[in-house]
Amino acid sequence: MTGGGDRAVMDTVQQRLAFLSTQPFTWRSRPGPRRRRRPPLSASRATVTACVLSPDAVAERRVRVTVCGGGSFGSAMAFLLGSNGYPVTLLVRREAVAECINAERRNPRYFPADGDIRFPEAVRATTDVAEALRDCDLCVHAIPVQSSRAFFEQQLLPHWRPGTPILSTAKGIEAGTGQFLYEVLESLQPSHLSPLPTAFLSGPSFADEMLRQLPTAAVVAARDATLRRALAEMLSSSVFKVFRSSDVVGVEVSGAVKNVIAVAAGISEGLGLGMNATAALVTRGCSEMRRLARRLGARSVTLAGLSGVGDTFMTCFGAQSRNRTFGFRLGRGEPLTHILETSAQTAEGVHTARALVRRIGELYPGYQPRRLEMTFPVLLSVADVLEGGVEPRQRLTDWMRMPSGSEN
Ligand SMILES: NC(=O)c1ccc[n+]([C@@H]2O[C@H](COP(=O)([O-])OP(=O)(O)OC[C@H]3O[C@@H](n4cnc5c(N)ncnc54)[C@H](O)[C@@H]3O)[C@@H](O)[C@H]2O)c1
Ligand SMILES: O=P(O)(O)OC[C@H](O)CO
Repeated sequence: MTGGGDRAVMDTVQQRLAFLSTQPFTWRSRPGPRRRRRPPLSASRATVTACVLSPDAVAERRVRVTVCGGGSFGSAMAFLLGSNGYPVTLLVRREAVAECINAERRNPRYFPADGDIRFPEAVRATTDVAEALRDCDLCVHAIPVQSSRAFFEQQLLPHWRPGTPILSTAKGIEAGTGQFLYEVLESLQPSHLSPLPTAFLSGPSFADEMLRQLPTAAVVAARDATLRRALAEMLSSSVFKVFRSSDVVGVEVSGAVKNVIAVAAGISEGLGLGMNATAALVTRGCSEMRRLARRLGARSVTLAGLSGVGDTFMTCFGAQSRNRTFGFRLGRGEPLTHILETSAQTAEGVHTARALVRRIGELYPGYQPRRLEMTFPVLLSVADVLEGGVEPRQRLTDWMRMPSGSEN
């Protein structure tokens, strides 16, 4: 900027900034047409309970946390909450893993062998579910979706103290019922006890990067405002930024569906179709995610947020994603059974893709199969490929030939 006019503009800007910096900041909502907010469909059915995590207990680090599931994300959650000063019990399945965590302060399977990452002293491990849940004030659930119902029914609920909040981190749909995890939890509401206070954590958060304390942002969703505020405070740190949301449906549906889109992205890359094709599939996959989630009552803003496009971008383009890697191997021509046999960790998108077929069918009862295929081409194609009925390249060719109308 060298001209006199530009300098005058700069002076005005500087004066304005100087003026603003002397003014106290107050938020005023702009007058405008009143918007009617549509509540998530199932919100009306949900029972909101008082939060038992008191601000004092949170601030004084007196909340005793039990993390259920000693896999990669359970370990990352125990590490995060332990580093934030909360006493954490990590429930694992194998005695040898518990012993190693207690003796060496590392999870032998999920911590890099050559690294110096160690659990803080506040974390201890056990295989005894009764012991793990005895004095628990907050239960963090980090067990894959397909094992969750059995875990809740057979292990957690018999030892659960009424009122103890459950923070779920699992992302997917239960294959047998077509239910998202928030619906599984709703269906388990124990009638003889007080209702389960539930919350859900989602967003672009590779466990490995959290263990290495790389900056991460996520969203915690709960219908109870006090609960989500308490959880956000407990989880927040200088490397973990937590946003809050009341849109449980949006956070849960997007967290599950993004895994299926990541399988599609992996297939595209495995086939060597190039970035144009992959970006197109991911973008259209996001449209389908939005369509489905809105149908279930989610808010669009959630789908554009961390649990929606944020996690979708990371999982579709991050090389370490298990869902993307699964798709990549499929695209390279490896047989499905071989990939399943040799995958050590959970790729939730595989079961979720199949469960989505059923769920989409239920949500659009009047639609003929062809119309459904036109409405959800990416999501249904992944399921078709996983069922083995169609070659991935053929499916893409079919999609390219489909009529394309307005972009929505
Ligand atoms: N890994 C990540 O980066 C990440 C990030 C965010 C969310 N998640 C979600 O967290 C969930 C767990 O994923 P993960 O990455 O930890 O998977 P993982 O495969 O690394 O570990 C799963 C763990 O669950 C345990 N488990 C399975 N069934 C069990 C049962 N019935 N009882 C007790 N323990 C059982 C296994 O022993 C294993 O330790 C998934 O839904 C995933 O989508 C993962
Ligand atoms: O490795 P993935 O594909 O299971 O993705 C992990 C997390 O969901 C990313 O937020």
